[in-house]
Amino acid sequence: MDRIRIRGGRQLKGQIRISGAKNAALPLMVASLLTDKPLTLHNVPRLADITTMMQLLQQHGVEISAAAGENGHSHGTTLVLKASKITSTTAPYDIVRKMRASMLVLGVLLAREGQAKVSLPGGCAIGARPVDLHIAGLKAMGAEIDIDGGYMVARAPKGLRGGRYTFPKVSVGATEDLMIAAALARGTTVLDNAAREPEITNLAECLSAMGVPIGGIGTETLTIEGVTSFNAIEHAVIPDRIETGTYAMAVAMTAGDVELIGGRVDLIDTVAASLRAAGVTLEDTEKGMRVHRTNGALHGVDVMTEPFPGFPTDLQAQMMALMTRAEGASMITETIFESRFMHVPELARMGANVTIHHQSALVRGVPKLRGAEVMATDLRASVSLAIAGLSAEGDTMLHRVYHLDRGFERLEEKLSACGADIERVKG
Ligand SMILES: CC(=O)N[C@H]1[C@@H](OP(=O)(O)OP(=O)(O)OC[C@H]2O[C@@H](n3ccc(=O)[nH]c3=O)[C@H](O)[C@@H]2O)O[C@H](CO)[C@@H](O)[C@@H]1O
Ligand SMILES: C=C(OP(=O)(O)O)C(=O)O
Repeated sequence: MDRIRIRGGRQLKGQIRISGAKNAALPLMVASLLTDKPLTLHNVPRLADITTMMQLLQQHGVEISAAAGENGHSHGTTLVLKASKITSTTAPYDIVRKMRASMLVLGVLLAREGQAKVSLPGGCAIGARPVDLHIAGLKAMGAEIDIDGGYMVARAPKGLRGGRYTFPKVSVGATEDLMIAAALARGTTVLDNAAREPEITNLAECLSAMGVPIGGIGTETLTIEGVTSFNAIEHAVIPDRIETGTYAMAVAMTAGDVELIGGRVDLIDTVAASLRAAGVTLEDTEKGMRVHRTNGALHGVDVMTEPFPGFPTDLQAQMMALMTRAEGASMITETIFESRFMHVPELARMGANVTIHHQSALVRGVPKLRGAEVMATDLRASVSLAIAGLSAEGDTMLHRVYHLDRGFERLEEKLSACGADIERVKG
């Protein structure tokens, strides 16, 4: 298993290109299952999760061709996905267990083929992560769904019909699942208390370009009219706001000065406000945004994770790493996932002072961290340990970096180009 070694103490200086958003690219790829028309996606990041989604879609019958390199839209990969014929309506355990977003095929397979059998998902172990909202929403659209042998077995012999569903809790994945399914359902679907994350808007704009009338984009009520034919379109994946926030925190941690090319402050407004309160400067540039903390100490700030536009849970671990070096205390409250503090004992191995009280972690800043052997437990936790390692004295060895590879494209390359002493140890 690969590891990453970081020797801390170097300031980050230079430029980092922000990749396309993993969490936007995955549902966009699933939307290709709606039609036999090709869907061309630009700015797709090169990540393990994208490869997993390609494998899943290919076994459903989607033909995928990839063209690497720069093009008019972006610097990521361009994927052309064409689902001329669905060859299987089963999403097997071996693929779905690796990545939760795989279960997004449930609604669209059901809408297109009238049946689907999808393994209960895996993904990051950050909480119980039930699937009840996906199931209840699809049932409101006429589906019959049973759980059998670890699979969701779904039928809609007459196809799905439009319906009204009010999410009792905001769910990004369930909103995406129902939006894509609704595009092929008979009639109009209204989704209330829908998620408003930028990745949802990116998906809505793609569906709309494919010919699906969608109202309320960017609001908590989405109205989707089902259609029977779609346009072949090209669509660009938005820049990754989680990667943007992560590098902003890494720069702040090392008192560095970096331009995040393609990064958008408007996608991380709440995070930017917290970082500014902590003493970090963020400003728009022509090519993206600049982050620097050239003078002054970091101040402790309190954050609470919430659905968009609140502070994202996917940046909570990184913010905690940053706060371990702040002056004063910081209260970090996690409201989305009940087990998302697994980085705390690992940060403690590096000398961090963090006490957990139920949903909140009290971080008391320390004057220095010391490098240590640490274990990545999930995707965002793993990168928080890398951020801590960048400012620690001595060497940090990060184990289980396959978690990190799910969501951060060429992390070592991007950081070392800005002066970090970081390398991958193959093994
Ligand atoms: C691939 C992807 O985009 N993953 C993101 C997505 O995950 P994901 O879509 O899985 O997260 P959700 O927004 O669905 O989860 C939010 C909350 O709703 C709960 N829930 C969800 C579905 C359901 O049927 N029942 C239920 O109770 C979850 O356990 C959690 O407590 O949004 C999360 C919240 O921003 C992010 O951390 C993940 O990075
Ligand atoms: C939690 C994440 O991914 P997943 O939903 O696939 O577990 C993530 O992207 O941070």
